[in-house]
Amino acid sequence: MDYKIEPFTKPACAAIQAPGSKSITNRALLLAAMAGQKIKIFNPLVSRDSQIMAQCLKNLGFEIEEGENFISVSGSPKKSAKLFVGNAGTAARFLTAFVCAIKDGEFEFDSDEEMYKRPMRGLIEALEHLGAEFTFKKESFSFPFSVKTKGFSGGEISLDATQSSQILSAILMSQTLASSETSITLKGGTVSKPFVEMTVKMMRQFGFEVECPSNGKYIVKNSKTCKISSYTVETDATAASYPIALAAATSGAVLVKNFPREGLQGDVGFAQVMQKAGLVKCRRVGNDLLALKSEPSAEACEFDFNDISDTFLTFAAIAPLFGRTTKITGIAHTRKQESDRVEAMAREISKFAKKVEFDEDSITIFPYEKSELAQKISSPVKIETYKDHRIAMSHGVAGCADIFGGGKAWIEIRDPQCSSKTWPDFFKILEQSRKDSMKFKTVAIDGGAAVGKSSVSKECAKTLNYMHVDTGSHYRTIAYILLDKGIAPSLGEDAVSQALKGVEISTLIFGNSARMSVGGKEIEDSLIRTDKVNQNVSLFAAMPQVREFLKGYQRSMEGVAKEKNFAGLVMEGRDIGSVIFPNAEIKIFLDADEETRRKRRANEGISDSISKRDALDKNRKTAPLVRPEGSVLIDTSNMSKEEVIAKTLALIAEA
Ligand SMILES: Nc1ncnc2c1ncn2[C@@H]1O[C@H](COP(=O)(O)OP(=O)(O)OP(=O)(O)O)[C@@H](O)[C@H]1O
Ligand SMILES: Nc1ccn([C@@H]2O[C@H](COP(=O)(O)O)[C@@H](O)[C@H]2O)c(=O)n1
Repeated sequence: MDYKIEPFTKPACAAIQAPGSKSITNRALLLAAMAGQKIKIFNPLVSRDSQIMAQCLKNLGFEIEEGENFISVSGSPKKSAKLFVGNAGTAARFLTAFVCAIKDGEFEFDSDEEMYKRPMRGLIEALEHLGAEFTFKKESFSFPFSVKTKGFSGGEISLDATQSSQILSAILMSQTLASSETSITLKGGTVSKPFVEMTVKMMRQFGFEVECPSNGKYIVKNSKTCKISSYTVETDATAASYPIALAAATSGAVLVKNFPREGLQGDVGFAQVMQKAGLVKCRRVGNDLLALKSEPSAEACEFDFNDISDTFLTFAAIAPLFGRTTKITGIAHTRKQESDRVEAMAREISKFAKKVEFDEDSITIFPYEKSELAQKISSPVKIETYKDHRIAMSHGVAGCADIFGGGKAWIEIRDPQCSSKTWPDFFKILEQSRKDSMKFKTVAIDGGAAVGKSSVSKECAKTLNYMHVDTGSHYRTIAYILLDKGIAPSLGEDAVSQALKGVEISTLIFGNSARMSVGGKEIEDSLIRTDKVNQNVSLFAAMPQVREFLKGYQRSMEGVAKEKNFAGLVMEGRDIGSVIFPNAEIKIFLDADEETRRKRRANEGISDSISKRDALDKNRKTAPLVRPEGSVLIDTSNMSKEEVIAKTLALIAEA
């Protein structure tokens, strides 16, 4: 079945939870099987690869219990079993090594045809050296095969893991079961080192002893005891590359929920590469990562993806969208993964790039000029996926860019179900994010003077293409007009009421900001931010006649934003969440201590009666300054502007 990707006609504004890590889930399942006691694994990835692993463990005689967001493993292995590993590299390598630790066993292995071609030789040679006897049914050192096993007694191994780091990971974990210490020396290094580091760290988390005394040397102790009874799997950092890239492809903001911290998964480094490439800005917001659009330079870029090679496909697939040459190196080993990824990506990307070149270890993408992309490609571009989940998902993200305008679909993914290897509902989530981003949201931002309302509102509006309305400027404009007419607040409400009758207001749009004009003319900032206005504005703003005069106008701004095709509305003031839009999708109340606010104003060289204005605003009878019901309070006293903006954008993305 082919799947048409619906482009985002508005900047992405969504929160996405990527699934648990495949690599961590399958390591945790194996380590749990080695633990000798029941281990409960929380937040596992439920996908074809992890189900293959779990099924193999069941076939081996382990008890596997699957519940809401957990899998538990208990029991011990039988001496014979038939195991089918599909095209799951981790199951293939880890289980082949694991069964060899069982004394006097006999096991039969088969796999998908794709696995027949994937590298196993280095692993099998090492296992033969340790006493296992393999019989190959087709090609030597390849699936399918049977193996007679004798257990491990430790000693020295010289290991060739040059073609896959999983070979080293498999040996490391399995040697925990040897009757004495095993010393492993690598012949010629390995690829994707962060995955080996992940294995070592996870073995230690389980309480198994492993040492790395020097480069290319490992010592695994015979660890009899496992220290834990439960384990929580982190969000998959490789899968998180897709939502990060989505922010770049759609020029929007995507909140990646529970983004892992640096530690187990090397692929968290993708976020930094995307930042260096100028494609996104990334901000930590608590446990989450906010990826924001950025302006990439037009200069060609080159990045070495050796350490984060699973994410090179994400980077490559979106490269044609940015009009500059992109070279990716360090990816030779990915030619023997789920597909020949270098060649496959070159073939597919060339369908929407001017030219794509590749060699053994690299791919270079020469895009069309941004302005000519839509005319140059013949739509729809049909993407073959070679049963490779990452080819499907990376092109899915590229297809979210609205290159034709008006949401015309231009990428069709063949066999999208292959994404189930690591993210079963990926395309459903992508479509849900598009729908979420289409939702018109009204954001109410309230707070006292100089808490940062304008700085935050303007930046959020710019990032999301929302319309920004500063209602403080409305009150200032009215104050200026009245003062200009010689009406001081002391003249009383009737005089003000009378004077307002002749005031005609309308709206002018400048970029993302809607400005209130009087008699069709803009009243400049320099006129409404004077000392005189500062001293009088809150006195006028306390009058019910003035508030009533502006209420209907301010409420009409939602309609204006929709009519002008903005993706949403950010309105700032003192009563937006409490009076103007009490049902706003997002209500935020900004606060900061008085000293901080006074300093901020002083830095601007402005003298402002902050505390006097705040007191008048809080104590007036009509629409006083209050924290609106249901609003999120952000105390900005010790936060940078960027942090407050990121927190606010995260709240909008999640609403
Ligand atoms: N988190 C922050 N950290 C440091 N400075 C900030 C922060 N937020 C805003 N500022 C600075 O404080 C000053 C006041 O901010 P801003 O004008 O956004 O406040 P405001 O709430 O809109 O004020 P007012 O209601 O009086 O118009 C500006 O100079 C701004 O750059
Ligand atoms: N919704 C609002 C917005 C503003 N005011 C009054 O206007 C004054 C100036 O606002 P700034 O945001 O430019 O500082 C403010 O002190 C309030 O008196 C209001 O009442 N309601």
